[in-house]
Amino acid sequence: MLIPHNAPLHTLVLLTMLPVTVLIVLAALALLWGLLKKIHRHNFMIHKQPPSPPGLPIIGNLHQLGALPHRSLARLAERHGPVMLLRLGFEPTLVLSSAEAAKEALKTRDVDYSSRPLSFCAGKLTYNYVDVAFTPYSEYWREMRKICVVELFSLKRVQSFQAVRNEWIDAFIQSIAVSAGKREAVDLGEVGFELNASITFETAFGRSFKGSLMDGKGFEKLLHEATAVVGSFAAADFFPYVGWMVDKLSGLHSRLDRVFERFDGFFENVIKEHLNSEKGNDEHEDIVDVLLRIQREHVQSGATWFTKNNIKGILQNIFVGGVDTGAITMVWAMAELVKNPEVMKKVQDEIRNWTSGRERVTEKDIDNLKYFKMVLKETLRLHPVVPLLVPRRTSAKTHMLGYPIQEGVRVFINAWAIARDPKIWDQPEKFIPERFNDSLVDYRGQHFELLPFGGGRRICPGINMAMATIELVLANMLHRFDWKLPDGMKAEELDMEEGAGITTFKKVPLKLVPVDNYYQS
Ligand code: HEM
Repeated sequence: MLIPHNAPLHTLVLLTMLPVTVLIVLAALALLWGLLKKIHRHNFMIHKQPPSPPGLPIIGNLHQLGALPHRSLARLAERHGPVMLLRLGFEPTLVLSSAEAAKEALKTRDVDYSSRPLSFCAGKLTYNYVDVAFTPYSEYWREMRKICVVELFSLKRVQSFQAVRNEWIDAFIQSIAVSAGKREAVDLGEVGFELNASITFETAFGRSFKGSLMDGKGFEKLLHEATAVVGSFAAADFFPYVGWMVDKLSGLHSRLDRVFERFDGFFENVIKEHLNSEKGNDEHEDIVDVLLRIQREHVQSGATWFTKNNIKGILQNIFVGGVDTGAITMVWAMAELVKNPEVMKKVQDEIRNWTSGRERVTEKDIDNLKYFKMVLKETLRLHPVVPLLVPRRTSAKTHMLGYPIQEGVRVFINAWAIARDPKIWDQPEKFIPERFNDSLVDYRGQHFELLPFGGGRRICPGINMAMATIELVLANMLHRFDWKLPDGMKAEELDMEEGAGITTFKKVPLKLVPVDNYYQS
């Protein structure tokens, strides 16, 4: 700057100080800006909603769910982030798609996220929520959950059914040996379903129900119909007052009534039969025996809340939650192994070396089969059967990664998206069991990047029951047989598409030709 030589002294002083003054003013402004920003961010986070993909009038984001909601929601999350607030009809719905968000819902704020939304179809099938899986979070749920954990699905109870598993799996392996003899392909979804249903029938109802009116294809159809109605997006759940009319016109009411009546008639018979037949002391307690004993104990202690409907509600949960899920997991494991022959060879070598010439794999063997366990983890990572878990509902005003969340919001935890998150998993789309080598990550709800059974206080209580069957049957299938694709089909041609619904079942049935390794060697 040019200063005139005759300028007064104070002007000179002012002008020389100008840069300092400017600096001070700038610093003060910067400070003020920072402060304002902080206050603004604070207010913003208090009132700010999570990002919401734009929706349509009335239906909101419902149309964006598509046939495979876990995939559509994962794509939306790529654009809008791991915490999204959608509107499904009139229902605000929070979608969580990162391990960090899942941890906040299932650990840090577990209580706030542990309720379930009411659902028209689930309500009807569970005798108005007197079950355990669909009932809202309450003292009642805690009591029912205790019964599940302590009595029905405890490790001791799972072990007590070991003979049942052995017997059915032996028969299953024999029937596959017959197909191997004829060199004919086996539909693994079909036989896997029959096996899981048979084991569940016997553990739940006892032997007397083999050959009952539920035996055979009738039961499979009924169960698939029950899963379909429970998983359907009933209009009544998203459009209060008018939705029920849409459901009535669409035929959902009559479908639901039919499913309910068939199951109810069946459960009535089972309970009556159990009440009429005295069991000897050395006879094995099945699940219905245990539930009837608990009911008697409750009555003796003066409690009246545990009624026949509670028993039917729990049985309903076991069938809808426990039969298809096991069969679907088996199919995906075999599909991935056939698609990845080097993994198939490695896991078969491990099993065959360990059993060294023995005819079958036992439950005791399984813990020693490290690579086999990794294969199962990798299967459950790529193919979590219930990809959005069972929907949750917030039971109080709460938070999610800094966003305030209202009470009564439906919550989907996208376990499928988290298990394929490239920020967590290297080459997430590939089937690489070795990724679990030297890793502590497992699927029991402590590691939020792998949640096929959910987590927190509503984690699946049937994990041990489910895995005992899945592990034993798969280990024996891999031990005894080699598996080939039919008609010269190549591994790359295997269709891995998922079918539409709440479970991620394989759309195209998996048909493989077994080659009997036992009689070859
Ligand atoms: C591969 C097999 C299975 C898978 C992948 C699976 C998965 C799940 C998932 C994701 C949930 C929701 C958890 C959450 O909200 O965090 C759940 C809940 C449940 N599962 Fe399973 N499940 C399987 C087998 C079974 C079996 C065999 C049974 C019973 C015999 C069973 C009984 C239940 C019950 C009762 C609930 C509700 C728990 C509650 O709300 O407190 N599941 N399961």
